[in-house]
Amino acid sequence: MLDLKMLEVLELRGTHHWVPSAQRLFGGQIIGQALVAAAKSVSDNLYAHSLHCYFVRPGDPTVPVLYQVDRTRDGRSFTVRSVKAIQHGQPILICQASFQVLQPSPLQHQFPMPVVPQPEDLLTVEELIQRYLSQADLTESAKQGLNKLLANEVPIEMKPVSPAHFYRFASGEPRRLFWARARGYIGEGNMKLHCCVAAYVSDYALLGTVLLPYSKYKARFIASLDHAMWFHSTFRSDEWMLYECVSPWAASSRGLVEGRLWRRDGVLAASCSQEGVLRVKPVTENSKL
Ligand SMILES: CC(C)(COP(=O)(O)OP(=O)(O)OC[C@H]1O[C@@H](n2cnc3c(N)ncnc32)[C@H](O)[C@@H]1OP(=O)(O)O)[C@@H](O)C(=O)NCCC(=O)NCCSC(=O)CCC(=O)O
Repeated sequence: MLDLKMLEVLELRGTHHWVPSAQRLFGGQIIGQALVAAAKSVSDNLYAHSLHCYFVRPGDPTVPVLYQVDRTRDGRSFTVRSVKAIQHGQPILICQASFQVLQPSPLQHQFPMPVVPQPEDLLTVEELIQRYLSQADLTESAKQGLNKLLANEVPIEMKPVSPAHFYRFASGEPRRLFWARARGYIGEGNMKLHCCVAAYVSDYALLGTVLLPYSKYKARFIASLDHAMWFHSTFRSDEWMLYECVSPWAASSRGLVEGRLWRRDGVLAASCSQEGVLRVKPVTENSKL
């Protein structure tokens, strides 16, 4: 999915392999591909350290996305690229990404990683859904919802730390924790690619954190408006990382979310922030989903 076709020196084309049920392109895919496009135009000794994006139009799953890269600045330490993702002649995402030469420093600190069960002690999303499906008292619409989730072949493996909370069976604090890794093997050595995959993963289930205190409401319209991300250390996106998502604020049909991706040895790998639009309606039926 992140293997873009080079059309010209600064023009690349991306295609889609997984489209969410909302039938608009997954934001994480567009961010990940935009970062791939930017990264291809910088030298090998530069590492992505941040990106800032606006989603300005919904992505159309029926056509590919064209990525146009502008070499905004090449500096001694920092290099900036601007990327426009285009469909039907109009931008769907605008993104700035910045890269840095590795520079050691005595200034080093980070928050401690939350204490949670290890991935080996938790069930995957698929195992959880199978378990819920085997419950006798499920309504027909709950069954349909679960089967739809099961058929949803997301290229990310996930293990929720608190499944009832993850699936919004009850209201709770706006905080979601799950282990995540890319499906398949990527291997060591390509840090640029691991950052692009982490950018993809970072948009998954992030904005839904806003809804966690409101189990009496369901989303009528939900879309991310912007996304910023900072990369802090080396990591493997095909190995389990803990994704901690927190929403400190919601009002005016918008919600703010902050995400932290932790390596399982406790090192903070990446952070992100996103604002999204969320329009809701009351849950009317007795379904748990
Ligand atoms: C956010 C928007 C829609 C901009 O909002 P606007 O309201 O300005 O756009 P619009 O085209 O005028 O309206 C869009 C739809 O919202 C309705 N609408 C607008 N204002 C409204 C209001 N105040 N109350 C009720 N409905 C309203 C319109 O009628 C229209 O519905 P109708 O369509 O029925 O006519 C746009 O910038 C956009 O689509 N950006 C891309 C967002 C995106 O694709 N993000 C990444 C994927 S989201 C993602 O990946 C998150 C993953 C996750 O789900 O967690």
